[in-house]
This record gives sequence, structure tokens and C-alpha cells, in this order.
Amino acid sequence: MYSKIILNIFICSILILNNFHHQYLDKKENVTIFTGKTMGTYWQVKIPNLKNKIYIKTLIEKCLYEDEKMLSSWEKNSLVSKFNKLKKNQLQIINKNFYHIISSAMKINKKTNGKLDITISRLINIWGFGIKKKPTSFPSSKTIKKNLSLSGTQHLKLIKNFFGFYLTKDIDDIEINLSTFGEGFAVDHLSYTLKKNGINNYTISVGGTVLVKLKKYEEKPKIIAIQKPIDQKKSIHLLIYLKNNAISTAGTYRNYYYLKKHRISHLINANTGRPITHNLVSVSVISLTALEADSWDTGLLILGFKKAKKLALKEELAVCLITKEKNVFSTWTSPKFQNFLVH
Ligand SMILES: Cc1cc2nc3c(=O)[nH]c(=O)nc-3n(C[C@H](O)[C@H](O)[C@H](O)COP(=O)(O)OP(=O)(O)OC[C@H]3O[C@@H](n4cnc5c(N)ncnc54)[C@H](O)[C@@H]3O)c2cc1C
Repeated sequence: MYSKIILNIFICSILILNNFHHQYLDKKENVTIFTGKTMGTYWQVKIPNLKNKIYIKTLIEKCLYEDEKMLSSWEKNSLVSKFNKLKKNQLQIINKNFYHIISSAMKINKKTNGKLDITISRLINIWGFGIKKKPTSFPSSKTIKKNLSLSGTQHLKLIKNFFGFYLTKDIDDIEINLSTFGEGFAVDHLSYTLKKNGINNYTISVGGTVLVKLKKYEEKPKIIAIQKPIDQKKSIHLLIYLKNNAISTAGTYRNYYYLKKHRISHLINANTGRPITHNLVSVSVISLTALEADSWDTGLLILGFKKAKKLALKEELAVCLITKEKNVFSTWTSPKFQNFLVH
């Protein structure tokens, strides 16, 4: 089946563009493609029949610059870094967008029984996936326990009142890391900005998150390929249609390292403070907004196959789970995800 589709696509003289976890399969058209680096990854925006190219490119770069300044753990003066330096009970003034991201994070934290947790920044650093170098020996149980005790969303408080939006904490040393939400937020921000400027037809991707927006009268959705969860080369695992939706994919197959022959994943189980080791290797979520898709994918991946499947069904999410056992991949798709599959 796939070979037929791929052959058709090939005959149509297809432009294949890659991002972190997906490929876009489009017919050649008068499309402007902007690309660049942001948030330690790559972004791309494709807009057909664009006139004011320089203005729009500047606008896109400004948005991404602002998002990075707000969300980065690597920027000393970002909103995240400023909050991390606060003492307990001090109020950090935040904006509406930041409030929205933290609210999303809190929601997924509850739904995943605390496994996705933006307050495990210290543990992310200890395992070498934040601002610190990768460790050369295993962090001790004592270190992990101590840093687990300095985490937990119950220590954060979001405040929204007549005067504005605020974030505060009830212990000094709690730190947040919003790396898993940055890409989704940036994609929605770009989409909002393009729409505000009268552009209603575009594909945006930042890292593993893609959003497709088509004009209402356009019938044909875009075909997006989810890549096989392997790190050596890019190949197609399955194809989906996307039209006014976003897809986000989280995977364990690219961002890892070996420590004394143990594979260390960049995803930390916030209940144990240790990297995940189970066989769920890729989770894709389709949703109306990129932030929602990006919020769910990592949370579900950390949960592991059984719990992720149960939660996806309970929440009626459009989800594709890929597990790997002895180099054999198995794919499960939720009923809602099946509506997007290219057959
Ligand atoms: C604004 C911003 C700026 C960045 N700047 C840099 C940079 O300058 N240099 C650099 O190397 N990287 C940077 N990054 C991070 C880098 O690009 C990350 O690899 C990326 O954000 C993670 O996205 P992902 O799609 O790979 O993985 P996702 O699955 O979306 O997220 C995984 C990341 O979430 C965090 N995480 C792990 N476990 C949990 C958990 N249980 N709960 C919550 N979070 C968890 C970890 O940081 C992990 O890498 C930046 C990220 C953002 C958002």
C-alpha cells in the first residue's frame, strides 16, 4: 500500500523536506520556504504565493526570538531563568502566554500522575539534558532523592487577578524547565501571527511539531510522514493527512547517550527521577493546537505503552504509539488517529 502511495507521490515530482520526526510530501508549487535554528533545534515555515517575503521573515524571526527569550533554560535572563532564581513566596510577573503554558503543563502533570513534571529541572540537568554536561558516572541514589524532594508542581502557584498573571513557589530551590513545551508553543505563536497578517495557508514546524493551515476552499490536505523510530537514517513509518491540525512526535531514538553501557534517555520519569527504559519508543499526537499535541506526546511517552494507551482512550486523543521489541516495531493507533491515516 505504502509503496503505491510513495510511487504516486514520486511521479508527481515531490519536494521532500525533513524535520526532526516528520517529512512533508508536497507537490512542487510556488512556495516560499523559510528555515532556521531556534531552541536548540530547527524550524521551517512554508507559505505558498507569498508577496511580502522580507516582512514576514522578520516577523517569524521576531516571534521565535521572543519565545526563546521567554522559555529557555539556557538564556540567563529568560523568564524561566528569572523565576528559577526567585526566593520562595516572591511573585514573578508573567504574561498571558506563559500562564497558558504553565496551565497546560499542570494539566498534563495531573493526567499522567505526576510523571511529566516541569519542576524536575534539577534532575534534567543532573542527567545531562539541560544546562549541565552529561555525567561520567551514575548520579547516586542520595542525589536523585534529594533533587526529587526539590520538585513537585504542588510547590508552584499560578495567580491570575485583576492586576495580571503571576507565578510563585513555596520552596526556594524549585526550578522549572519548559523544554518539552517550547516547540508546540512556538508553532502556535507563529500560526497566530501569520493569521493576524492575513496569511491563511501555511505549514509550520519547530523540532518535532508540525501545524498545517489551509484555506477553507482548499480540499486537499497535506500528507505528512511519521518517520521510523530509528536514529541511523530517515525512512517513512506511516503517512497521515493533516488539514488545520497539528501533530507532535516525541521519541527516545535520537536524544540519548550511553553511560557505562546503559542507554540514557532524555526523558526522566518524574516519580523516580531516573531516565525511562521501557519499550515505547515513539508517540505522535494530533490535535487542534500544537501546544496541546506537544504537551501530550512526551507525557504519554514517559508513561509507557499500557498506561499511555489507556489514557489516550480515556481522553479520546488522536495518538499513535510505536513500541520496539528486539528490533521489531509494533504500532497502535487510537480510533481518533485512524481518521488521519493515509490508506
Ligand atoms: C526555549 C528553548 C530553548 C532551548 N535552547 C537550547 C539550547 O540553547 N541548547 C540546547 O542544547 N538545547 C536547547 N533547548 C532544548 C532542546 O532543543 C530540547 O532538546 C527540546 O526542547 C526537547 O524537545 P524534544 O522534541 O527533543 O523532546 P520532548 O519530548 O518534547 O521533550 C523532552 C525534554 O523535556 C525535558 N523532560 C524530560 N523528562 C521530563 C519530564 N518528566 N517532565 C518534564 N520535562 C521533561 C527534557 O529537557 C527533555 O530533553 C531549548 C528548548 C527550548 C524550549
